[in-house]
Amino acid sequence: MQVYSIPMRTRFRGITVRHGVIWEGPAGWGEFCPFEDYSDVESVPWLLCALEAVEQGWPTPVRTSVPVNCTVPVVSPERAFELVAASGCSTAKVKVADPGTPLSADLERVAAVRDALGPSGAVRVDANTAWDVDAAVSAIRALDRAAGGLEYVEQPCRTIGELAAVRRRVDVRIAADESIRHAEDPMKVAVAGAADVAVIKVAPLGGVRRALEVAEACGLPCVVSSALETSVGMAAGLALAGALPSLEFACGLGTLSLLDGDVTSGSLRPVDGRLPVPTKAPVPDRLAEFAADPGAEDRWLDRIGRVRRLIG
Ligand SMILES: O=C(O)CCC(=O)c1ccccc1C(=O)O
Ligand SMILES: [Mg+2]
Repeated sequence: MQVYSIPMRTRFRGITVRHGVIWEGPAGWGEFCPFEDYSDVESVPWLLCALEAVEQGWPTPVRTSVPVNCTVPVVSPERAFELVAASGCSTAKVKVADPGTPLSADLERVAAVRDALGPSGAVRVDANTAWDVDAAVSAIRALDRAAGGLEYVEQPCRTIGELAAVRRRVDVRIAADESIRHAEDPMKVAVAGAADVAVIKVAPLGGVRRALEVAEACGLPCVVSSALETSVGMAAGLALAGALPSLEFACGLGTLSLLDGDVTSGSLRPVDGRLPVPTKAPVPDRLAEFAADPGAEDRWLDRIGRVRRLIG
């Protein structure tokens, strides 16, 4: 087992360094990387996802590659243009409504992203629960205009009821993310009337098989997205995207470019906007370069022990 520590290129979700643990089992390599502020209970599905990868492996995929979006953090319009133009992706997801950032900056950023993609590209935005219903309605209308059309807006508000209220008042599709991954029972969340699209993430949902069940239960088209894993954890997300019976939208799995390095030399970075569906995780041959400080191992062993006891 080895702990890694990789700086982020741009601050994302308040994170400047990504930490996690990687180890190998009979079925291959797995990654456990719940965010630092996550409780032991909240980390249970993340451990189940890692255990699936190392002990069991993944179901047989139905496709060999998947389209991905380029993820645009809170950066200047010029930088956003460069990121999208260099990505090779025809879909971009733009972070908006970050605390302290005015709507005017978001409008300029989505306009720059549209310029970079051209008229045939797709622009989606993620507000990470930032708005109340009225703020969401007016922000979404303005962003839709500035972007020359939005594909969808991800989690504009916190609750399912608010998502439903926003959805009734705007023409843009609504995607549910936190409503699903933070749900007490993701199998039972009634997102169908509140959203048009479900964002599903393999680690917070407990692995490929559980996430496939959640996808089926929610009855919506799904977007498979990452939790900022290294290529080892990203392979599990790709296994999920590869195994979903239907895949209508580009996946949010293009996030390796947000990290300043990777644990494997065969990094899962998109080529021409697509990523391959692997049958197992790539071998992390560069773990030593990103080894965390010596004390980190004991802290992670402790955390894994506590989370494992919750699984029973
Ligand atoms: O969907 C993407 O393009 C990237 C993944 C992403 O945005 C994300 C990554 C880590 C934690 C939360 C989120 C999120 O979708 O809110
Ligand atoms: Mg999101």
